[in-house]
Amino acid sequence: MENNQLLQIRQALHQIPELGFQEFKTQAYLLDKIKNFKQTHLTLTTWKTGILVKVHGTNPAKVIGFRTDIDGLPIVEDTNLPFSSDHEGRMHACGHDFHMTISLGALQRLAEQPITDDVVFIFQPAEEGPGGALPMLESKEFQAFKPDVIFALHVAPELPVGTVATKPGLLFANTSELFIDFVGKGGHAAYPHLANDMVVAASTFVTQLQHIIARQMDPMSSGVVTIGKITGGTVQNVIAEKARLEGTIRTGEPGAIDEIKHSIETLAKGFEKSHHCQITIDYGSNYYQVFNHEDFVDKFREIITGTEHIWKEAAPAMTGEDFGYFLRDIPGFMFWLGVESDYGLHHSKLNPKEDALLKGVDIVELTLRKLTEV
Ligand SMILES: CC(=O)N[C@@H](CCC[C@H](N)C(=O)O)C(=O)O
Repeated sequence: MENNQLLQIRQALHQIPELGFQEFKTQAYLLDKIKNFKQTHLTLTTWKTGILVKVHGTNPAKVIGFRTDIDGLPIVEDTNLPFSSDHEGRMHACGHDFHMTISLGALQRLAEQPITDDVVFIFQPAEEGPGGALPMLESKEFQAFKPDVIFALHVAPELPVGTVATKPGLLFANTSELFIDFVGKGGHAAYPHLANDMVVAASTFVTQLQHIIARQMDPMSSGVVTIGKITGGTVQNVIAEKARLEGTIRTGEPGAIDEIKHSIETLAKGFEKSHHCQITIDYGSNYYQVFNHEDFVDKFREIITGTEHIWKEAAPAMTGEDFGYFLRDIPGFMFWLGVESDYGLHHSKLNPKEDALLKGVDIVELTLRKLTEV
């Protein structure tokens, strides 16, 4: 695929970001592109809004999987790009438009020239939430295509184009979403003593949450609690009867997430008494850590070393990825792909460099061709 085709695809996908399990236009677009590839070696199936495409190998001994996430985020884009999102309040702010384009580019090359082994291209919905990996992994459609080894990439805005970074073991954190609802007693702004103010309760709760990390968690362990959204109240001169916090918990160890949840629940019980309110906690979706298999990281390092691409040893990050569920079941690895942007992942001004697209296709194709020799 020519570079200008990659740009066209990326820009078209960038305009149609959709939330998890609503990726209908995205799925239709991907299917349309795949139908135009050479079909001789391809078998395709869909699962919900996802797609699985097998490229049959010339003399297969195993199946290699490459997974791509396809959903966007509920963010208002602020890039001013001519191909900005057409979907109000939705943006590909996590680079999944890049991931899909790279995957299509590599799929097209493999369809033209298959490798010895079978290759499965996995287009997975709902990575940002509520989590498509686990139900996809358990589906009969996936089980029929199940790879013996799997890998995936994620764009890294802080790394230069041409760089790949990963590490053996823990790469991404364990995560849990966090939704906390407060219900108290509303009232007139002038009579706080006759009401139970949920804006005060919720905002105090936010600051107390940070004490769990700073003062209850083992400092040698690692954790993050971020509240990304606060809502509450109705108007400026009414004491709020309801408030809601929306956030996420991240830890470096799977068990630590339960300890943080326990501390949050204890804190909530105290708040119910001291702020005279009811608190309901919902943990939404939870992702298992991305834990890379050492042998495959070693192999990937060998593949990259000596090429034009730059290898970098990564540090573990508190980002989450439901690709961790695939790696819990199937050996493999995930890596960061440098895309250089002044603004990071989940920022409304994220603007990765498009010359990373061709690099990404080259790296994925090279990795597939070398993994077939293992
Ligand atoms: C790579 C990346 O940014 N992934 C997301 C995954 C979100 C999982 C879930 N919605 C949560 O917030 O816990 C991330 O925010 O790290």
